[in-house]
Amino acid sequence: MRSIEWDETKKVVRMIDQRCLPQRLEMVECVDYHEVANAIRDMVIRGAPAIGVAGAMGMALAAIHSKYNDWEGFRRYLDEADKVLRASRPTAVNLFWALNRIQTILQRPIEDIEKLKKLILAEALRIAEEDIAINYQISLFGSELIQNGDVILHHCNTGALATVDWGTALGCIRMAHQQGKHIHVLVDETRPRLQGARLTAWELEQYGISYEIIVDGAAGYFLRTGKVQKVFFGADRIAANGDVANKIGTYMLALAAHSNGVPVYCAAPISTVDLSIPAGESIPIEERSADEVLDIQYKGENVVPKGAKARNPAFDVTPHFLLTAIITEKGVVYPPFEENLRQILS
Ligand SMILES: CSC[C@@H](O)[C@@H](O)C(=O)COP(=O)(O)O
Repeated sequence: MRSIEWDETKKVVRMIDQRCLPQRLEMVECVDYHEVANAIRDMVIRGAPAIGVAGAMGMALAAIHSKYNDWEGFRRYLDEADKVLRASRPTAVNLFWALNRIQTILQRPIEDIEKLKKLILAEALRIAEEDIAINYQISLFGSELIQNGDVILHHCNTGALATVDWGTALGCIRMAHQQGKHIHVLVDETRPRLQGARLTAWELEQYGISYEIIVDGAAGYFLRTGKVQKVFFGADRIAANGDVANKIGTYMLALAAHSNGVPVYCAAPISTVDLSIPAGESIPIEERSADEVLDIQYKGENVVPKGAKARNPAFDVTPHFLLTAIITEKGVVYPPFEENLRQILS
C-alpha cells in the first residue's frame, strides 16, 4: 500500500484520502500543485514524511504541466508553486526539506526546460522511493528495542499512511511483529482528528497486530499501573537539542511515561531533524480550526453547547530529557542528543 504515488500515464498525483478511512478506502487525484497544497492543508494526506513527498510531487506537477517555454516564465511559475506548497502546513520540516531538494535541482545551470522538468519529476520519485527504504531501516533498528510480550503505547499515526509506505514508529512495531514477537498495542485515539482510532487501528487490523484503542487521557492510567513497557511515537520536527515536536498530546504522554520509568522512543527519519532550530520553543506550531475540536457528536447529537469556543494546537513539543532515544535510519541516538544528533548527521 502506498499513501501517495505518481501516475505516469495520466501525469497526476494519486493519494489515499485519509479523511475517509477506516470507512472507505478512496483515492484522490491531484492534477495541479494547488490541489496538492489543499490536500496537505485538509489532511487528505498527513504525517510528516508523506507531506514531504506530497510537496515534492506538487512541484513535479507544476513542472510537468507548466505552459512556459521561456526560462523566466517557467522559473516564476515554479517559485509560485513552491510558495503555495510551503504555506500549506508549518510544523513538519519534511515538507520544507523536500521542497529544498527540488530547489537544488532548479538551481542547476540547465538551459533545456524539458530536461529540467524530467529531473524535477525524477527527484520527487527518488524522495518517495528513499522514504520507503529509510522507514524500513528505522524499523529494523527500532524493532531491536521491542521484546516479545511487550505492550506498547503509540500516539497518532506513524504507519504506512503517514509515510509513503511501511512507517516509522508503527513501522518498528510492524517489524517486531513480522519477526514473530508477540506484542500488544495500546492506541491513543489522538483527539481531535483521531489519527490513532481511525488510521493506526485500521493499519493494525491489516497487519494482524493485537491492539486496543484508548482515550488519550487513559494513557497515564495504563503507564502508572505498570501495563505498558514502551511508548513509541514519531516526530514532525526535531530541534538540534533533541526536543521533539509531534502530535498534540505527545508531551503529556512522555511526561507520564518518564514519571513512571517507562522508556520513551521517538522514531523519525534524519530529514525530520532541523539543526537550524536550536531548541523546541522555536518550532512553529500549527493552530488548526476550532471546528475540529467542537464538531463532535454522541449518538447523533452535538456534544458542546452552541457558541462554544475552542483552541486547537495541532502539535506540542516534548523536551529531550523525557526521551530515552531517537530511532533514525542511521541508528539509535541516545543522550546527549545535541552532540549525538550532530555526529549522526555529519
Ligand atoms: C511518521 S509520522 C510522524 C508525525 O508526523 C505524526 O506523529 C503526526 O504528528 C502527524 O500529524 P498530522 O497532523 O496527522 O499530520
